[in-house]
Amino acid sequence: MRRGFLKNANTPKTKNSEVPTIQDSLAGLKIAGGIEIHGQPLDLGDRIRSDQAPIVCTLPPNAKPDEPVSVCLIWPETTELLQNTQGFPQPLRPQPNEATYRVGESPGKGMGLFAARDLKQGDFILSERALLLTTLSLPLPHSRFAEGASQSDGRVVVPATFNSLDDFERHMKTLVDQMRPVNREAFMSLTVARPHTTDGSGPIHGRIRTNGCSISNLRPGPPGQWKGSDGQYGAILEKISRLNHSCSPNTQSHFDKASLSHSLFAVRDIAVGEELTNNYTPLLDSALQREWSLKSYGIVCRCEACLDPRTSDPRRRRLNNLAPNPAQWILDPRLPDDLIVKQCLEQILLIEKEKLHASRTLYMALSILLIAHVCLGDAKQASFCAARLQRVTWVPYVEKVKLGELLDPASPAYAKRRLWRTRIDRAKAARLFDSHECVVRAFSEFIDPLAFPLVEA
Ligand SMILES: C[S@@+](CC[C@H](N)C(=O)[O-])C[C@H]1O[C@@H](n2cnc3c(N)ncnc32)[C@H](O)[C@@H]1O
Repeated sequence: MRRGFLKNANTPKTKNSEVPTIQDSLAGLKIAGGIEIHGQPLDLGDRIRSDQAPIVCTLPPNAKPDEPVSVCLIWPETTELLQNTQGFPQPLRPQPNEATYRVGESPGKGMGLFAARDLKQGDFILSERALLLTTLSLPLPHSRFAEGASQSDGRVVVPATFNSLDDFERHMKTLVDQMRPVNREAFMSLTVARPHTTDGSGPIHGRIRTNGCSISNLRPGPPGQWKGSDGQYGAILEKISRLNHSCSPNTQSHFDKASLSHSLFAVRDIAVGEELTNNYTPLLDSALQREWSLKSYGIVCRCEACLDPRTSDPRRRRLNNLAPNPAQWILDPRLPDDLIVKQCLEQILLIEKEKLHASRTLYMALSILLIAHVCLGDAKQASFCAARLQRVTWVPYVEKVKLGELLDPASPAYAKRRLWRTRIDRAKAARLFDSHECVVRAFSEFIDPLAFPLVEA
């Protein structure tokens, strides 16, 4: 999970003229699966047509009184997206039988979460629905909002004429008022940290800024319709929002649309008592870039990587630059046979050294390493990769690829995969693959197609 929205007073900044319209094509869309979502359009006066305004609703629809719910502010297109999500609304994933975490004080960081027992890489820690799930952009009355704010010494300076923070606070209060009393109490007991106590944010908006986790897979409408942070969503959660930041985090969460919930996983082995952490900044950024973005949370990070950037920065840079291209390698016999294996092993080594298991690079490196061993006809090494990939439970793609049958190196499943021995059997490669795209399509036997853009040339 990455934080990093509503960091400063520059957001939200949707202008009236930029407010997206509901596409005509969506107007008569049928609900394929789930239950219909009902809600009240947010009252934004004459800023937007009421059928285009974001909707205030409690989700999932038809929740039982004892079922966790989220108060939401979502664009109409997101309503369609959810209703058309297979399985929506699915129940919350049951919590682990044995306690996995406890809330406690973390010296110098306020409250935090700690491991209540030894956790293994891939262990499921908890799942929860957000107390509040909200769009991060609203059509605002003053289109010059963004230009009006400026920053000095990392502190947001808000001009006297600037009234949009009040506006956002007022609308967010509408949502908080709709929470169940127990959820409202949990929300209001979350921390508001500097600089959100001093930048003009109200008590609700301040809590959203300090505790919000961005959600990337709810963006409504076709790609490109929404720019920058417009169309992005944020979630404020009772437990996951208590996670403090580390540049080498030991947990990762993902948001599942069907159950409308976040699930948290251990990305490496964690000893009982160790603090659970996640990242608020991109992990492969330099220490200087991370220092800058963490300022917006009032954080001066003292992790190993920040204290020793001369060792850490080159490793993270190398990890970012190493981009194994298995499709090109399969097609070009002039490239060394061990090229991809070497590159992936180097990535994995750097990940171990920097403790960057939460980075998606681990998933990509293991998947590409598996593909390379299959292409080389090495089922033994491929089966080790499949076993390691199975523990990368925090990447939702992993569930979608059939790895189980690859755990046994003697499995006949290997010979059935199109890529089997294609690096050494050139005649087979020539017969099956006449283009880069054709090879990439065959990767779907090992990597979810949604991850493909990362491995294309
Ligand atoms: C989402 S809250 C995390 C939970 C919070 N510590 C609490 O008491 O509820 C984010 C805030 O926690 C503090 N924090 C998080 N990570 C930190 C770190 N690595 N070092 C210092 N403070 C940190 C900062 O005040 C930050 O704005």
